[in-house]
Amino acid sequence: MHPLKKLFSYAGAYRRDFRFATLYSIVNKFFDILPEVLIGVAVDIVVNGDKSFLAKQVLGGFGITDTWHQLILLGVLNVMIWGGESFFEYLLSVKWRNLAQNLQHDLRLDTYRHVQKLEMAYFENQRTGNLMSILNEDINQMERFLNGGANQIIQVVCSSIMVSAVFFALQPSLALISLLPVPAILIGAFWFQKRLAPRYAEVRVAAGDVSARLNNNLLGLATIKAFATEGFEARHIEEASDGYRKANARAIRVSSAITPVIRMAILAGFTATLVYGGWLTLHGELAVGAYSVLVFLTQRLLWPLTGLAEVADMYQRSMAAIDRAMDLLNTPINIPYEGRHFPVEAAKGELRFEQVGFSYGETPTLTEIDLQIPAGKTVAFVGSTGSGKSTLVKLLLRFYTANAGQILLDGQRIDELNLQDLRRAIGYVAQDSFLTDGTVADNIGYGMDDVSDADIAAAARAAEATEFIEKLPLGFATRIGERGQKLSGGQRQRLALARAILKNPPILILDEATSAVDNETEAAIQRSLDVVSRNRTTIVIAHRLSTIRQADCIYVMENGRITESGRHEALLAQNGAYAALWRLQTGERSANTAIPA
Ligand SMILES: Nc1ncnc2c1ncn2[C@@H]1O[C@H](COP(=O)(O)OP(=O)(O)OP(=O)(O)O)[C@@H](O)[C@H]1O
Repeated sequence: MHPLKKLFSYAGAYRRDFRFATLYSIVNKFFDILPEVLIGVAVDIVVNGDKSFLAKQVLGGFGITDTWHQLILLGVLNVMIWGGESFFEYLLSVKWRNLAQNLQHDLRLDTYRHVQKLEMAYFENQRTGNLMSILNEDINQMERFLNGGANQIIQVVCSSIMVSAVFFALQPSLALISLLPVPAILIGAFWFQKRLAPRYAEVRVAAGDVSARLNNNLLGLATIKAFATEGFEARHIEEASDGYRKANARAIRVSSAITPVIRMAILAGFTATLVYGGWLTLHGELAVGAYSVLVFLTQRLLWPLTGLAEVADMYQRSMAAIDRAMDLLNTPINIPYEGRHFPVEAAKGELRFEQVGFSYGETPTLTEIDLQIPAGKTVAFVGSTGSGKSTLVKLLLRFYTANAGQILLDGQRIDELNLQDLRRAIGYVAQDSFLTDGTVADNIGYGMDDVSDADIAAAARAAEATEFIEKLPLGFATRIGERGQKLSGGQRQRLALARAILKNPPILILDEATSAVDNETEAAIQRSLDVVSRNRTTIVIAHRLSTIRQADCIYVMENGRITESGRHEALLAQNGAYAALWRLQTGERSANTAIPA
């Protein structure tokens, strides 16, 4: 589908505004052309006196024979025409510009809402900076086009039609001659446009590249500095920026040629009117007034066509951008949000994994996972890095869909539930939780409308976060910086936990990032786990085994399979991988047991 068509079908709600804006553009153009006609009338008055057009009563003449009265009427008409032109200029400007703003606002919001609903797998193959450039720059291009370009196109078409009508009424043969270049101009404009489209598409892709690079580098500044790779990264940006410059240069080569080529065609038409019209006037076949009108009108007809070059350019640039925005908006959502309502208040939190299998690509990440987690119990997953522990909980959150088997929550298949209902039932503390650029309190009460300070403080207490929060300069009101970068990794984790506790979900998932915690933190984790796991199903992905000693069941994972399971003591007695890992962490080494990473 053509981007303009996509835009029109998208902008259905604004059809009325489009119609009014178009009407204002047409009326404005009509008033804009009339002064040239008045020049002809003025010449007619002074040359023909009481036999002028205004003196006649035929063909809409006014029958005013007194030349002084004719001039006064001319003056009045002139004021009315200019007044009308200015008034409609104002109306069209307000209408088109507001339309641009409204449409841009809607498109940005809709596209953002849509992007939020796309599944995680989509983002793995996308660069955030590129998405940013679509959501921001590309959507802004639409404003530029609707602000000026749309009105310009309508007015060029209108003036061509109106001026041609006057021409044909006054002198058909001259009209034909002066209009001869118009088809050539239009064909030329289309020819150029076709060549411009792919070039501007390349420009947008290159703009996305620059944005992606910048975004990537700004996020990785600490690493760039630590590795002293400022020069290396500046060269990356230089390459991307150079790509953008070159893509633009290719577009500029074509777009700059349009105006001169169109001008040459206009020149031919204008010269023809001057010479042939003059010859007709000299031979008495064309009135002096009509000749002067035609000369002016030729300019009025043909000159705006040079604007066509500018419009064609702007149009192509905008279409390339709108196309990208529309494509993003039309990207299918592969994990649908719709499903059976699952009220969180009624959720118990009983979980079952039945023969679940999953792979991100070719190799299986999880194989034949069978689990039953009774409501309210605490279970832990341990195992070497990359064994599939986080993937398991991501399937539960439906970030991905299992390739085999099924997952049930309170006996209901999770892929049949409303996605947000399911996720509302789960509190998820990820390894790298997202913190916003707000205060500590904002982050704990994230996404909740009416939450009291007391509730926030209680959640912080349960997460063992109160101590460090109180040491911050403004306590709960301290701003923590983008992504919480003014806090330590452990502190961020505590805040994320407090946030999950405040949500009070029937299921809580804690994905521990590391086993590298000091004894004090370890004790704090243990204490908060005791508190937060009460009355809810709790899943802990643990690296530090001592923190999950009390779990109702511990699952050991290896290569996407569960290899051992049971309570801590039972697993130690088995003397398998868990026992080996335990000995490693508690300092008891054994030479003949396999030690997981
Ligand atoms: N988005 C992804 N695309 C492709 N492969 C992935 C993706 N996420 C994880 N993997 C791979 O899947 C495997 C399991 O990863 P997962 O994050 O579940 O491991 P984990 O047991 O939680 O590890 P860790 O203890 O280090 O957090 C790894 O080999 C990893 O490389």
